[in-house]
Amino acid sequence: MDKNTYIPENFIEDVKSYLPTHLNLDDFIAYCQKPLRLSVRVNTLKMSVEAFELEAKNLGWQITPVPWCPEGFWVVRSEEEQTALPIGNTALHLSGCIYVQEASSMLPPLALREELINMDTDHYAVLDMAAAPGSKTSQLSALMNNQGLLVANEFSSSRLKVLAANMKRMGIANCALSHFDGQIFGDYMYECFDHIQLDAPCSGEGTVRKDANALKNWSIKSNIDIADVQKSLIRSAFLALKPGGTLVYSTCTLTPLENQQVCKYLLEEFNDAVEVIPLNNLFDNADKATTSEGYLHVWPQIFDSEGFFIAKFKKRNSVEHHNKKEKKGSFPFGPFPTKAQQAFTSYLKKQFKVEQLPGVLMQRDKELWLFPSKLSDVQNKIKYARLGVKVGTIHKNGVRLEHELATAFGHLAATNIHALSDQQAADYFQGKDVRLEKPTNQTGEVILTLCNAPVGLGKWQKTKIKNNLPRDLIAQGQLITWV
Ligand SMILES: C[S@@+](CC[C@H](N)C(=O)[O-])C[C@H]1O[C@@H](n2cnc3c(N)ncnc32)[C@H](O)[C@@H]1O
Repeated sequence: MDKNTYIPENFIEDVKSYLPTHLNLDDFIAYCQKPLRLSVRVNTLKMSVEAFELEAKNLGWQITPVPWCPEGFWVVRSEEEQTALPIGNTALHLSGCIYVQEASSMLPPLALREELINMDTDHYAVLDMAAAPGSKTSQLSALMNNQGLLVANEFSSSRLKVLAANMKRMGIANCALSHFDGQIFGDYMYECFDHIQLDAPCSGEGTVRKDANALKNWSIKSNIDIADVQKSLIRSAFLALKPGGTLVYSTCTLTPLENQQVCKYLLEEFNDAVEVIPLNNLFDNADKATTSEGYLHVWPQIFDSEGFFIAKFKKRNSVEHHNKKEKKGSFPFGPFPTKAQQAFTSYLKKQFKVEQLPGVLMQRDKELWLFPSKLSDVQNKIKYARLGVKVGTIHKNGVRLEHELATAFGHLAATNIHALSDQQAADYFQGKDVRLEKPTNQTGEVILTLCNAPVGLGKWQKTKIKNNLPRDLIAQGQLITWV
């Protein structure tokens, strides 16, 4: 029990006023003080669930499936192992095969699972309106099998950088990052998206188990202020949703002010155009956390997790909106000339036996980018902070490949691949060259893999592989972020 967890009296008084009658306050307080179980989600873009189970067994990790998420596991590691190698420095994490993600935080994308895995992925666009650090963005991308278009928006500049780094590590190629107050989407991208996730900024009352100070500045006044922001975000999200599309609203807080009341606002604002999709059958036992309206109100003591709230809505029909806006300024990318494109494609074929990259190659000055093909529908609507994957830099003699080409598309390669040993991987992530056991005659670029997943690019030299890891990723092990 963590005796340092701060739970203010006035918060407890408030909880008493809305705690469902079948739950009791003492359990709630006890669970708030109990440390959280470590959970991870397997990134199926890089590793299958079966391969993870095998690897975890080899590592001596005790894993327990998260009942609501086929890719989620609670993990117990020995104390010595945890001290010697924090999970963020393990090969599974560095290779992007796993994301450390709280089990209840896997629920919002799960509420879109059926829609995402059953749709024709080349023809849909999804918005993640408040995305950083990206646990749910990467979960959505994996459900979309890295296809279609996923716009991931984040308002905070520093968090946007972490989001971008996490997307690179996870090998995500179908994403466009934007950097706006989410309130603009309804005006600039009116009825553009098939599905929207709004994992809203909130007061974080459900997060005390991982952050003992989460309730330090708690007040009803701040709940009310945040609820105002949430209302304008949910309104914007509903406007940006196509008729027939689905919206998932979630928070990691407990107060009805930021949850049920925000949903009530949406229902009142758009009346018959909104339909609540009940979540009581989302997984076995979901009914234990379902409210009378059909939302999931996950109290920490129900599933021994963080507190969370999830609601799902369908947009039945188009709604009127008189404040549509158009972006000023041009799209700063142009086509990659056919001849250069042919040379680039034949290099990839010769060096890696990669026939074709999925997407559209576009150029901006000397940079070569691969955009999701679906992007063309929305590319002029807003300015993007980052689009698709930077695959290379154009030089007079051709294209120098970028690290991200390897992390996002390295799995397509059939030759010039080198599997890193643990020691080589440790060297590689510290920015050192990779020493080879025997001299090699191979030349040119090589894809480096760890846990069978591509992690970067190097260049063959006689006795080593020259390290091409970008400088900003050298301390990547420290990027571990809980959500
Ligand atoms: C709950 S966190 C998102 C967590 C993220 N979905 C994940 O699973 O990794 C909410 C995010 O919203 C961002 N945010 C705050 N105000 C915003 C706004 N007006 N528009 C968009 N994002 C905002 C915060 O910076 C924060 O990163």
